[in-house]
Amino acid sequence: MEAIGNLWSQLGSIMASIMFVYAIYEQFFPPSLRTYIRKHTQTFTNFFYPYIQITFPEFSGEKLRRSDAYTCIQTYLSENSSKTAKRLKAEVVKDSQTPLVLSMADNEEITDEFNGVKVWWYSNHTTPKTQSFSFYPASDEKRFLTLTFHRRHRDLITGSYINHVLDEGKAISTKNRQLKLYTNNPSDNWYGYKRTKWSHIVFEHPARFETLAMDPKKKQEILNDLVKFKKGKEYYEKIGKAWKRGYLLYGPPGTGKSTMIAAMANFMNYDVYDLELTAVKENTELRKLLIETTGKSIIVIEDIDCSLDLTGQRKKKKEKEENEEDQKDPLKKAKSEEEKGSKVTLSGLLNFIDGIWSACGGERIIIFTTNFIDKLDPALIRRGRMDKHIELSYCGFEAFKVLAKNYLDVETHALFPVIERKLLETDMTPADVAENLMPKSVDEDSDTCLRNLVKSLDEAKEEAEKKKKEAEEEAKKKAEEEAAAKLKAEKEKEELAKEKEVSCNAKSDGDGGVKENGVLH
Ligand SMILES: Nc1ncnc2c1ncn2[C@@H]1O[C@H](COP(=O)(O)OP(=O)(O)OP(=O)(O)O)[C@@H](O)[C@H]1O
Ligand SMILES: [Mg+2]
Repeated sequence: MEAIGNLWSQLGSIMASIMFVYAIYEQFFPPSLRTYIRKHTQTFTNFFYPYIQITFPEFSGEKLRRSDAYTCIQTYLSENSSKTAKRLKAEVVKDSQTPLVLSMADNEEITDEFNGVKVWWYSNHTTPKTQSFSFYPASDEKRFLTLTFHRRHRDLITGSYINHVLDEGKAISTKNRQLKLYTNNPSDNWYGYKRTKWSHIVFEHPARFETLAMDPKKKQEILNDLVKFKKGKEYYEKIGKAWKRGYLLYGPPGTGKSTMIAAMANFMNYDVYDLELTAVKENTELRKLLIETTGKSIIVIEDIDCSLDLTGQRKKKKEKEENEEDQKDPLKKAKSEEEKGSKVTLSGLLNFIDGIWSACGGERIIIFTTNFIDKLDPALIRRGRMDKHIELSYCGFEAFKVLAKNYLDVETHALFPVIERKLLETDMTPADVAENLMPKSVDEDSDTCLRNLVKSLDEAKEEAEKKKKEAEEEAKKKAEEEAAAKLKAEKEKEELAKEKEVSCNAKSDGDGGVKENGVLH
């Protein structure tokens, strides 16, 4: 006990001596001399101190923007520090899936290892000396992170480790961020206070590839394609192509085109830009909109055939003739003027897809959807522009099994073979199958739902047969009418020919008379 008392008193006197010496040093040494001494002390310590320190300030640059490197490192360390650090700081972060993010508190140190080399990260802040006393934290507090490592690992740390930390940090924040769904504002709203070209909401669509009903082989092929694209940065650089990929989704309504886009966004962790072409007035606006999109995103143009007349040159001539006629009718003229609101052209859209500036930023997927692939201009959907054409079609048995698992949690059932046969005979969209499989009341179990589906399939088949019959009858009637009309026309032609012959004969008889007369005369 006495020994500890002695130790404390010794420590006290040492501290007092240090303070005394420091006070004398501050008082009697001029600033220039102090700087000189500090510089040489630094050189001296550097000689014996084998560690290097790198500092990453929170704010940097002329405009004091929050440094991206600081944010990335902080995110990287958050993953590690929340396991090893003892004092943590909790922050609510906007646009993150986990709203509460833990990072290491000020003056906390953690160690990290890279290729067997140990490094230390230290979080710190400096507070500028102010004369006034305040209860509130100083607003111009400067935070920074310091990385310390042995000088013999200098190349490894500066060459690889820091890049590794930045990449990892970026990947973690991408993984944790909340996806956004952007829609373009009409250009009249682009100017003025806080008006922007795109408005966004949080994208929270539950669609996943696992729940998407389609042929498993086709699904796997799409997944492989997406994974290859995601990891393709170097590959695209190597082949000299912009890092983007175009998909054309086509098929009848209710076959899952929009659902697939949502599943793709969730799988890739990309934002979605839903581009409404009818709200874009001209090509330059389209370009501006594209430039504002960010990387890691899917740009979608739904129902491309309806958005604009994109059939291009081939229809232009016919259109011109029609327009000339329309100009004569004042009502039609007004309507066509109104329709002229959007002047985005096919060539503008093609530039949007593969013009040189479409490459800015990279890592973008462009998706067009349509119900009628035949209506589109081949130039628009040729490979290279739309790299992959994906057909979403009527529900097959494999797709049905996915829906049955999703909606009813049923993997096998006595009705499955019946449904398999009926699906082959009838065209039913996955949307209709899904609707039948969804229990409509608490009393409905999987048996009832599957029976409902069988009934609907029968009805759909009957309906299709009825329609087919009607169409056949219609065609038959039309053919008969055509045949009758043809017969009538032929008869009329024959009669006309006969009449002509008769009149010719009569004429020749008449002529003979004249001749006769002539001869007689
Ligand atoms: N392949 C599918 N897998 C799972 N659910 C599907 C599938 N197809 C359709 N559905 C269901 O049907 C609904 C409508 O589908 P979706 O909107 O994706 O169709 P679409 O092909 O985009 O139709 P449209 O051409 O009319 O835009 C979805 O909400 C979804 O629940
Ligand atoms: Mg759709």
